[in-house]
Amino acid sequence: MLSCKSSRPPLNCPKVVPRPSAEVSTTVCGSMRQAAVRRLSVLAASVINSQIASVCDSGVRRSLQSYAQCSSSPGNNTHNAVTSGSLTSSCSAPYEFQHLASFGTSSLHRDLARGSRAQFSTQAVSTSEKGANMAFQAASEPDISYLTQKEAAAIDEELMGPLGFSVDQLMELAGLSVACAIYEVYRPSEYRRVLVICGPGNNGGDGFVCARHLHHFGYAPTICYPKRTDKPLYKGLVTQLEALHAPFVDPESLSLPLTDHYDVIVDAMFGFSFKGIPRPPFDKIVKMLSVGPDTNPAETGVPPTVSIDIPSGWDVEKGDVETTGFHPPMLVSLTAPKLAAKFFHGPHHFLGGRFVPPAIVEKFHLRLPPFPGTSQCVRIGPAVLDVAAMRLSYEAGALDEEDAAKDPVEQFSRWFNDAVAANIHEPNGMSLATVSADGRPSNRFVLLKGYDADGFKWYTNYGSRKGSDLSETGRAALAFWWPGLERQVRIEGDVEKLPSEESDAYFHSRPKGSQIGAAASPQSSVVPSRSTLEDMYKQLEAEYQDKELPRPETWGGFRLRPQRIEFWQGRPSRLHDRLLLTEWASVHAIRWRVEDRTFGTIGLICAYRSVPVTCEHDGISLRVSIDSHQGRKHHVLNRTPSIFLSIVVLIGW
Ligand SMILES: NC(=O)C1=CN([C@@H]2O[C@H](COP(=O)(O)OP(=O)(O)OC[C@H]3O[C@@H](n4cnc5c(N)ncnc54)[C@H](OP(=O)(O)O)[C@@H]3O)[C@@H](O)[C@H]2O)[C@@H](O)CC1
Ligand SMILES: [K+]
Repeated sequence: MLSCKSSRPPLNCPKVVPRPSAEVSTTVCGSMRQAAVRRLSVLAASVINSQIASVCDSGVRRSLQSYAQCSSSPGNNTHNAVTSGSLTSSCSAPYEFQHLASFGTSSLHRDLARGSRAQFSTQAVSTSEKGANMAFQAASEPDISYLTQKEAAAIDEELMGPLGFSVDQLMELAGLSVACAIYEVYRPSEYRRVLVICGPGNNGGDGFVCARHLHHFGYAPTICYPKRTDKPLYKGLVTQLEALHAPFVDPESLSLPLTDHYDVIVDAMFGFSFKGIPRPPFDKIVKMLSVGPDTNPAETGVPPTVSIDIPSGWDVEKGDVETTGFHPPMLVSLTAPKLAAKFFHGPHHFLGGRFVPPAIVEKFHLRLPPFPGTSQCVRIGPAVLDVAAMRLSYEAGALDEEDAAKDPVEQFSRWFNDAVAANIHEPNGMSLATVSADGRPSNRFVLLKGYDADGFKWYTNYGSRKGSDLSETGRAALAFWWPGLERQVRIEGDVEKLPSEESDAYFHSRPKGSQIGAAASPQSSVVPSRSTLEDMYKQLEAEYQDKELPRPETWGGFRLRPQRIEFWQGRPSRLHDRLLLTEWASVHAIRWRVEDRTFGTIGLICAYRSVPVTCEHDGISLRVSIDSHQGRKHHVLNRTPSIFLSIVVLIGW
C-alpha cells in the first residue's frame, strides 16, 4: 500500500496508481540492484575517504572531498576517477582488483589504486552499515570553524571598514548565495511559491536580495516585511521587488495552513545581532513556523523553511535556548557558521557569502570549505543520502522529429553547440563502453576530439584496457550526458584506429607536458612508485627540451563509425522523447532513417495507463495516437516483426 508519509509530500496526496504487473520482474531486480547500489555507495564513500587520506596532504584532501561531494557531472574527470576507482576497489571480485592500477593516465589515479589495494582487505570485512555510515560522515564533515556573536560582528566591521566593502555589496553576494542554495534543494518546478519574511536588519536585507534572485531563477516570491525602515538601501531593495510585481503581505494575513499559498519559506528575520526573545510581530511568526525538520508539511501546514544565517529566535551561540521549537530543515550560514549552527540538525546546511578575503581568514583563524567551481554556496554538514528520493522533473525542452535534422551528425552538432552555449562542464566528455573478446564490458569517460560524417574520434593509449578491447572486438558505445539541458546522446558502432598521420598531427598539437605525460605513462600497468613516473617524465623533458617528441607507437586515435544514434530529451513525468536513427545502406550511399520515435517503455506504459491511446497498424508500421497535456500526438513506429509484436503486446497489456 502506498502512503504519503514523505517529509515533503505534494500538497495533495496523489492518487495511488497500481504498479503495472508487467513491471514485476524489473521491480524485483530493481530492489536487489538498489541494495547492491546502496552498499556500493557507502563503501565507495568510505574508500574515497581513506584513499584520499592516505595519499594527499590536507589541502588537497579537502578540495577532493568537497569536489567529490559537490560535483554531479558525469563529465567531471576527477570525480569519476575517484568514484569509479573506489567502486571497483571495494566491490569487485579479485580479478577486477588486479586491474586497479589501470584507472587512468594520471599518477594520482595510480596512487589511489595502490591505496585501494591496501584498503581492500579491510573493506572486505567491514561492510556493516554502521562502519560504512561512519566512513561517509567522515568524508562529509569538513574541518570548519564556528563564530561567536562578537566575532561575527567584528568580521562585519572589518569587512566594511579597512577592507573596503560596502554593505550593499556584501548583502548582494549573501542574498545571491542563499538563492543559489535554495535552488540546489528546492527546485522551482516543485517549490515555486516562496514566502520571504524579512526582519528590520541586514538579515532582512539578505532576504530581499534573495527574493529578487529567486524571481530570476523562476520562483514566485512573496514578501512579508513587518517593520519597515527608511534607509535608502532598503527602500531601493523594496522598489526593485515591487518592479518585479512581487506581492507584499501583512503579517496578520499569515495563517495556517501556509502550505495553501506557499511551497517554501525563507526566514530572513534575524541574523547574528539578535538578542533575547522575538518581539511582536515576529514572535507570532516564529511560533507559526515552529515545527521540527522532519515533519510533514501536509500535516503541519508549514512548508519547509530556509533560515538565513541563523534560525530566527535562536540564541546566536547557544541555539534554541528559548525552546521556540523552530527547527527548519535548511540553514544557509553566511561568511562562517555561528556557534548556534552546531545545534542545527536539519538535512540541509550550506555555507554562502563567497567574499571572505585571506586577511579575514588569517585574523580570525577561519577554517572554511572551498567553494566548488564558480558556485556561490557549498554544502556543509553530512548530506542526506536518500538516494531513492533523488529525482528531478525534466522540463528543459522537447525533441520533435519534425524539428530534428535528418542527418544524425547534423543533429549531434546542434545539440553539442547547445551544450557548449549552456556552459556544460566539459561538454565533450563522453562515456566509452567497450567489451573484451571474452565478453567483459567496461566503461570510462574520455574526451571527444572531433566528429564529422565519418565518425567520432578520441585518443588514448593503445595498450590500455579500452585500447586492447577495441583492438580485439572493434566495437564500442559512446554516451554523452548534458545535465543542464537534460539531454543524452547514445552512439553505437564499429571502431577503427585513425591513420597514423592524423594521430601524429593531434599528438603534436597537444601541450608539450601532455605529450611527455603520454610518452612517460605505461598505461594499464602497475608502476613501482610515483617517483618512477616522475623520473621518466623528467628524463624525457630534458631529452626533448629543444626537439620534437615523436608520438609513441602505443598512443593514438580511434574513430567510431556510428550505426545507431539515439537522441534523448528528458520530459516531465518520465514521458521522455527519444529519436533513434539507424544506418542503412542503399545501393548508392549510406542513409539514415528514423527507427523509433517514441517514449521510454515506462513512459509508454504510463501514457497507456493515464491517457487515451489508440493504435492502428498495417503490418509494417504502427501508428500510436496519444492524448497528452499538449494535445493529441501521433507516433509512427517502424519495426521489425518481433519488436513490432512486442509493442502490440505492450499496448494491449
Ligand atoms: N559578513 C557579514 O557579517 C555579513 C552579514 N550579513 C547579514 O547581516 C546579518 C546581521 O545583520 P544586523 O547586524 O543588521 O542584524 P540582524 O541580525 O539582521 O537583526 C538586527 C535587527 O533585529 C532586531 N532585533 C534584535 N533582537 C530582536 C528581538 N529580540 N526581537 C525583535 N527584534 C530584534 C533589531 O531591532 P532593534 O533592536 O534595533 O529594534 C535589529 O534591527 C547577518 O546575520 C547576515 O544575515 C550580510 O548581509 C552581509 C555580510
Ligand atoms: K534568519
